[in-house]
Amino acid sequence: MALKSFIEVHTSSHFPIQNLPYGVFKPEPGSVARPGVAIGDCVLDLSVIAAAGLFNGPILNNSDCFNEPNLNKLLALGRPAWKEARATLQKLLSSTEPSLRDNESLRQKSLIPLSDVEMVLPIAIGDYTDFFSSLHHAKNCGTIFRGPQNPIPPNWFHLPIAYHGRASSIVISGTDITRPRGQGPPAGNSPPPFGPSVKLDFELEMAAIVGPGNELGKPVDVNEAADHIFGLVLMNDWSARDIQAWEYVPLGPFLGKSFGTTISPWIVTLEALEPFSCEAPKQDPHPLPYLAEKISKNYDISLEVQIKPAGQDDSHVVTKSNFNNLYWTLTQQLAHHTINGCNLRPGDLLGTGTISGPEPESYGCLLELTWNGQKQLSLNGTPRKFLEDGDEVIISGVSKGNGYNIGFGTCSGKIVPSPP
Ligand SMILES: O=C(O)/C=C/C(=O)CC(=O)CC(=O)O
Ligand SMILES: [Ca+2]
Ligand SMILES: [Mg+2]
Repeated sequence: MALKSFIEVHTSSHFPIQNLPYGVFKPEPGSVARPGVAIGDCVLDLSVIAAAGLFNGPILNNSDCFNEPNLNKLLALGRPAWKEARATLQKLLSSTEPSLRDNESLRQKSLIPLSDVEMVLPIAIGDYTDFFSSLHHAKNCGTIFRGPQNPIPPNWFHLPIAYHGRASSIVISGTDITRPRGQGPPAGNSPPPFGPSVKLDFELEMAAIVGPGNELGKPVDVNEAADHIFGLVLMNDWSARDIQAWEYVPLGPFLGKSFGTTISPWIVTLEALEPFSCEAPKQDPHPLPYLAEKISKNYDISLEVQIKPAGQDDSHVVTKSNFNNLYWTLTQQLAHHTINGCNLRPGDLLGTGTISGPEPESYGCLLELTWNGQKQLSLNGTPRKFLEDGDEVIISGVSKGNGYNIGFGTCSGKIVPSPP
């Protein structure tokens, strides 16, 4: 029989007992942030569960990792601790286990409606790297920026390309994004134009949260890389295409992407996603031995982006894609990141890159969807080439199982005008 919680969870919920994603929340404004897991329409306060002595397994018994304002301590403990925490929480929340179900005062203290809490960044992010791992995205961007002859750079099929992003401007879903100002490409011999970006874009991405990480000088083997990934979040790598196009030669993206990156509040663990794992695309040419993995895994996660223009009540779907469109796997990305000896640390964030599918309806950013503004989208009659002030971009992600969902909730942000 399927695992069931004593808490009522609607079949359409993203957060059944099979999921139990981790986040960090404040029960009320001004209170101390603490870790929780989402269950149905509630969050279970893990600091309360720990204080009640209910994390009683050999690793987490007496651990203070749930009395922290972020999940970094839990991440550092590694997969054995994560498995123990999941087993403890699934048992505690199950319909057949009385210890929380029948303890009214503990239930009162530990279970809080999601609508009452404020979610904050679940991790302290030391470093953020963003990959470029969808073949369709790489092909489309290359065609737009460099023409159709050789859209994909020759290195692309041999290594997962990435750039170092900016950790300081990563924000939690719901945070407004200020339209960046900057230089754009000059027309002819004129000086570069300066002002609010006129090509502001979203990028549909997911990101991996790094667990224990590695010592400087000691690369992670690709076949052990999964033990360094705690879970995944949704991510929007906001991009100013005009700033980017002018600045990115030859060192890559800088101010065109560092003004804000939004992540969703709930980290869905690889354990919860395991039933949705699928074979990654066949790689041709065969990757070098350090990137050749015994099991090459993707996940079947349906992704969708909606835009809600200012003053409108409804949002409009602009694209539908799937995580399984990635060519380079999460584990190859992580192994490649460390192959030169670079150390990853608990809480580092590894973006997948824009997740575009093969069909025009599955492209992961407006640059591709409107072909750099040559076409426009219709948001139920409202035209869009790039984002306008007041637009809210809402990413959602879900894996649909037999009678239950493993969902990510949403990752949203609204564009507010540049400063005068
Ligand atoms: O192929 C190019 O020259 C440019 C590629 C991009 O602009 C893609 C991009 O924005 C990188 C990213 O996914 O963040
Ligand atoms: Ca990106
Ligand atoms: Mg960004």
